[in-house]
Amino acid sequence: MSRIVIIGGGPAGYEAALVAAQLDADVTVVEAEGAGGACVLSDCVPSKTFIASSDVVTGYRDTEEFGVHSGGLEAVTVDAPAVHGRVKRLALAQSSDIHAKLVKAGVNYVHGTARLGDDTLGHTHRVIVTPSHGDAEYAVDATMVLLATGATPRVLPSAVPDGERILTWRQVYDLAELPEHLIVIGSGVTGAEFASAYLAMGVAVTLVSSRDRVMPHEDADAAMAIEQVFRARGMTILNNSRANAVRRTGDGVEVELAGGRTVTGSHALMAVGAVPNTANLGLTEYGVGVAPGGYITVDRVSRTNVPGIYAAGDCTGVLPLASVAAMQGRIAVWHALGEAVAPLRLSTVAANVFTDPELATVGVSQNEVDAQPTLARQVMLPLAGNARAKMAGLEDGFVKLFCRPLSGQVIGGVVVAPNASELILPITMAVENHLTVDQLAHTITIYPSLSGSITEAARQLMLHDQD
Ligand SMILES: Cc1cc2nc3c(=O)[nH]c(=O)nc-3n(C[C@H](O)[C@H](O)[C@H](O)COP(=O)(O)OP(=O)(O)OC[C@H]3O[C@@H](n4cnc5c(N)ncnc54)[C@H](O)[C@@H]3O)c2cc1C
Ligand SMILES: NC(=O)c1ccc[n+]([C@@H]2O[C@H](COP(=O)([O-])OP(=O)(O)OC[C@H]3O[C@@H](n4cnc5c(N)ncnc54)[C@H](O)[C@@H]3O)[C@@H](O)[C@H]2O)c1
Repeated sequence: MSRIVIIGGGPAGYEAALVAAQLDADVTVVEAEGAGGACVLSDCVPSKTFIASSDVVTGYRDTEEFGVHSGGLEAVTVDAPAVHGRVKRLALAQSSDIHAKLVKAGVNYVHGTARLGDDTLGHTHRVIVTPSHGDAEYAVDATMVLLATGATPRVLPSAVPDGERILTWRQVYDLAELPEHLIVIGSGVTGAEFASAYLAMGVAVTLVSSRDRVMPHEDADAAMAIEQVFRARGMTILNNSRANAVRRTGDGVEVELAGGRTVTGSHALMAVGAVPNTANLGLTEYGVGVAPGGYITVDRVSRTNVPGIYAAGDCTGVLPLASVAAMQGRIAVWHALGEAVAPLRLSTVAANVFTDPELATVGVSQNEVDAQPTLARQVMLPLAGNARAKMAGLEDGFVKLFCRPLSGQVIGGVVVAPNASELILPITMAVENHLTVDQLAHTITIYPSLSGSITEAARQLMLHDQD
């Protein structure tokens, strides 16, 4: 029987463990914090639960326009401990569900830390396990080891989080009340999501962006549309502003920007990226290849350079999404156990930024098309023209579709809309299954619906074909 040890119980680790158990392997997961990993306990799940509360507040915006007298946003108060309590309860419940699922599947779950041992024994690998509850360290010899240890918020030496005023995204749920004025440092996806949620909850937000726009890695039209919404709702956005240092003042924080300018607020949220948890795994001693920045080097079936040692998820830096981590983990196990497996394909991965409105993307990007205009034809339809959007009072957002110039095959899309994370599915299915704009356009959508804009965009690209 194959013996598999998985270090880390986030989406990469636990999804891999479920596949291994299904294939009758003897599988152990060693996890330091709790089943589900950082994804469930401190990153993805808590942030989306927090955003769910901010969405409730958003429901009270502009009610007068609909003929509903609610008192508006001014009448809404947010009970921070109650919101945070819900966030933590939901994360723990999700973690406990995952733990139960693993145990039911026959996975040996160990609460503790693990690292590679210092010797290899022929065709097995030694893993040293240190249980959390003071039990003695012990060794397990495995035929396959999966490293799935995730990542940790990056700390700038001149802006060290103290958990009170200078915070990482993992510490915000311990605040007794909402910040009065939150300065968010870093306008990547994490920074933008928190800035959006706090703004919705009535917090004064300043977003410090080191680039010329928020979310520099996202579709520029989409990022600009969201930046405009942020500004219109009162967010202060400081573009081309790198934070050099963050200091505590008497009752707040002072952020020093490159160039010497300072900004003051009550709290600072550091959202300047993450570093992989790979320092204490014994990788160098074991000869496992690590790229600059500490990411474990893997191929498209999650193999490291050492046979039998695989890695998956954020510790590889391939694409830090829960969905990708899970697939990398499954692929690793399928490969190790000799199942037929297709290498990881990133070109059809859909991603979503949970701002208000949301921003979802799949397939080729505008940057790729701009660099190689023969790659695609495209159309961008503002939602403002959509009947359902008008009924719902939606003025911002759009649908963008890319297709191959001759065949009309759909190769990508962008949606900016309140539920873009749901609306992107038809485009993802089209990209994944090589559907054409004709096929999309011939699909009858619900009337009225936002998804009608997707088929409408496809129809416009179809008409172009007849020119
Ligand atoms: C604020 C935020 C919001 C996000 N939102 C989304 C989202 O909406 N959608 C999405 O797809 N992705 C989202 N992500 C990304 C997503 O959280 C990660 O891609 C995902 O968590 C990666 O999973 P993983 O299994 O690689 O690692 P993790 O979830 O980080 O789990 C790794 C686990 O390994 C443990 N560990 C580390 N070292 C050891 C050791 N030596 N021994 C034992 N255990 C160890 C850690 O404690 C951790 O629990 C978000 C990220 C952040 C920061
Ligand atoms: N909804 C989601 O799926 C979701 C949500 C959050 C994160 N994630 C994943 O996590 C990844 C990382 O996102 P992230 O936003 O945490 O990190 P990031 O590295 O993408 O963004 C950090 C930003 O901070 C900026 N920065 C760094 N130092 C700075 C300084 N001193 N002053 C001002 N700005 C500074 C960087 O230029 C960068 O734009 C994403 O690519 C995504 O894959 C996904």
